[in-house]
Amino acid sequence: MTDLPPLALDIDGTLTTSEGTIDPRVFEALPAWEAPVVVATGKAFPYPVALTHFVGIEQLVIAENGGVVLADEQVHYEGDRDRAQAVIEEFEARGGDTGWGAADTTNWWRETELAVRLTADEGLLREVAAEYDMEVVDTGYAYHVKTPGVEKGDGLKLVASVLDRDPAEFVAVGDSVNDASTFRVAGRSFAVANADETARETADTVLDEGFMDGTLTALERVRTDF
Ligand SMILES: O=C(O)COP(=O)(O)O
Ligand SMILES: [Mg+2]
Repeated sequence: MTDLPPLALDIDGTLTTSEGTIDPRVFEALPAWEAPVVVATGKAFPYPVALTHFVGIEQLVIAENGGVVLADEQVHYEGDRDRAQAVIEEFEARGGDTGWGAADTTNWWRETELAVRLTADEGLLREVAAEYDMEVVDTGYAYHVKTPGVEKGDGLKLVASVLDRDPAEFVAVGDSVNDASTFRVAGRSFAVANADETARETADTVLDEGFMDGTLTALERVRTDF
């Protein structure tokens, strides 16, 4: 029997319930995995960091879609937050509304990109972002205004190199377009049943089970093969 492979797991849609809460089985399954577990998310840095703390696993984090990466006590940044901010200001100047409340905890700690609520005017947001050569990614949970080329997959390459691993050793599980780059970098990839079209097309395997049921199925399959 060989060692289990390291994992790269998305949060929203992958470790959550359909209501968007963390599935309680995360608290058993992740610490029980006898290999590194990287949490790779579009959310701001504190969210995955807090998750690793409360779940009780090592701080191996890809946040902001690859904009912020933490491994072995080193933090790396990619992406132009000021440019994302300029997009948001212009979007608002043209009547757009980011849709968050006054205490915007979605963006409060963001360092490399900004997020806009799905209720916002997508056409206007895309129009303004294009004028600033910025990208808008719809994860199904938010629109992310980000620097083109900054992706979770490159974050995974970075984490792999810090851990002295080959990125192809990783098994990735995710649900959305922002996981496609992770799927391409990892050696094996699973899209949960609730995944969007891009994730489904890019993953090696599309699971019949959604959300954490899907993730647990993927982990069982990987464990059985090792
Ligand atoms: O931040 C989002 O929009 C989605 O987050 P996720 O990458 O953990 O699914
Ligand atoms: Mg997701």
